Order: sequence, then C-alpha cells, then structure tokens
Amino acid sequence: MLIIENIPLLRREIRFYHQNNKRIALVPTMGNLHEGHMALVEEAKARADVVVVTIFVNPMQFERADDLERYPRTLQEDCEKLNKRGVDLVFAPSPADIYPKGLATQTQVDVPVISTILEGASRPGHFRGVSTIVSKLFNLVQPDVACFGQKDFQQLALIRTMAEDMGYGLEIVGVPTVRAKDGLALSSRNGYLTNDERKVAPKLAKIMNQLAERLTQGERHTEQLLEETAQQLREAGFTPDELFIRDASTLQDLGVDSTSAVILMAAWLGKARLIDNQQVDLTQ
Ligand SMILES: Nc1ncnc2c1ncn2[C@@H]1O[C@H](COP(=O)(O)OP(=O)(O)OP(=O)(O)O)[C@@H](O)[C@H]1O
Ligand SMILES: CC(C)(CO)[C@@H](O)C(=O)[O-]
Ligand code: BAL
Repeated sequence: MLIIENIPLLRREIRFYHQNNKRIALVPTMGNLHEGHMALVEEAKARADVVVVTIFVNPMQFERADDLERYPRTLQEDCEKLNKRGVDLVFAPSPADIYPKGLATQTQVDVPVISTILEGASRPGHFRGVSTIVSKLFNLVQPDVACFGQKDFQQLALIRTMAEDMGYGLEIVGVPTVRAKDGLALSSRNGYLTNDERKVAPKLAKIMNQLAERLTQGERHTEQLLEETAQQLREAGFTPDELFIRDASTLQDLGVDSTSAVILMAAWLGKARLIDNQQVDLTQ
C-alpha cells in the first residue's frame, strides 16, 4: 500500500492508474478509522480495481476551533488497518498541501439551500467546507466511483447534488450505517464518551427506532412526535440539538405526496455530539 502525502506524487500515481485503464474508487475520510469506514472500503473494493482512501482533517468544515483541535489523529494505526484491508493508496496531505494560500482566499464550492438547512443551520459554513474539500479530492483523484456513509445523510445528499450539478460524471455510492452490537452508530467522536456515557449512548438509536415505528404506524402529527422524542432524549440524559422529520428525497417538510421520510437526530452526551438518522417508508 502506498502512503502519499503530497499532490505531485498523488498525480503521478493517478496518471499511472489511468494509463493502465484501472477503475478508481475513492473513500474520503478524516481518519481515526473504525468498522464504519471499513464498510466503505469493502464497498469500494467491490466496485473498482484500485481503492484510494484519503485521510484529511479538513479545517474548512470545522466551525468550532476546539472541535478541530481535539479531533483524533491516528495516522499510523489507520494505515495499518487499511493495509490489512488491501487498500492500494492512502493520500494523507497536510492543510498546507491542500490550502497553500490559507483558508481566507481559497476558492470555495457551495451547494445552495442544502448547505444551509438542518445540520447546515446549526453548523454555519460546515457544508461549504465539505463540498469544497470533496470537490478538490474528486479533481485530484479523478475517481470513477466514490463511497460515503449514510450516517451523514445530509452530507451524502449534498455530495450527490454537487456531483450532478458540476458534471463530475462519477458514481456516488451511499453505504448503510455500521453500528455497535447495542445499536450505537460507529463514529470517531464516540471516543469522547466516558464509560458511563457510552452505556447511555445506544438509547439515541432506540428512541429513534420508536419514533420510526410510530411513523410507520401512520402517525403524522410531526410537531407532537418531535416534542415527545426530545423529552425522551432529555430523560435518557441527552441534550437534544437537532431533531427533524423530513421528506427523505427533498429534505423539506413532509407533504401529502411524500413516500419516504427521514428522521435526522443530533444530541449532546457529555462532550460528544452524536448524530443518527433513519429512513421510514410511508407507503405501507
Ligand atoms: N458508522 C458508520 N457507518 C458507515 N459509514 C460511516 C460510519 N461512520 C462514518 N462513516 C462514513 O465515513 C466517512 C468518513 O467519515 P468521518 O471520517 O467523519 O468518520 P466519523 O466516524 O463519521 O467521524 P465524525 O462523525 O466523528 O467526524 C463518511 O462518508 C461517513 O459518513
Ligand atoms: C467527506 C469528508 C471526509 C470530507 O472532509 C468528511 O466530511 C467526513 O469524514 O464525512
Ligand atoms: N462525518 C462528518 C464530518 C464532520 O462532522 O465534520
């Protein structure tokens, strides 16, 4: 497995893959890899000849300096895990490689509406940072296919929109959320939980499942459902941050013709902001 830290060497390798007619799959990450990331790697392997994983803690998408500073950086362990999975190339640049002029004058890519609603409203600038870095990675790696987790539901929708609007002509694959046995969605930020908080954390998914069940049973009074869910979260020890029931394809409010809903949740537990989501079929 090649580990490359600068752009000229990456370009050389990508040129080589193209000359040999290799189909390239890209898996963008911020490192501190867990089994969720490995599911993306396996999906990428199944869909291409060559798998490129990027590890870059992207400063442009962090709206809080303390979050950026404490984000776990574990490059050596990450590379060992990726090597065992048969990844071909890891691209792990520094911020100076990606943003040589700094952030203030860097060209940005923005996907209107979707970048400022829901999670975008509570994390201003976050999605502009995501679309900018992912756009840059698409240009550098020139993949045929790129894999993203459904755990970051709005991010996946944002990237699909950007790829289509900008004519990238690559396939965007959404991979189902990998969970711990007790139901907690795997996330690098779970590492911020204390042992006691870790025992409480799976209640987020449980409460979400109960809400999904009520929607499946035909309940549609969303305001009341959300209020009751927020109360359940508070009683379990969370501080709810975001709680939405939206149309899964438009991310707008449910309408009479909505066929699929998505529950989007973010809640604080101690120092960790946990997120989760679940799609619900409304046609049953
Ligand atoms: N549990 C999971 N199952 C499937 N995909 C996941 C999971 N966790 C993260 N991913 C995906 O891995 C990619 C990289 O995510 P990232 O490196 O931010 O990891 P993370 O664990 O989500 O960290 P955090 O949310 O704390 O930043 C994204 O496409 C993300 O959706
Ligand atoms: C897609 C991504 C790697 C861009 O920095 C990041 O937002 C993430 O890890 O989900
Ligand atoms: N996995 C989403 C990246 C972030 O929270 O910044």
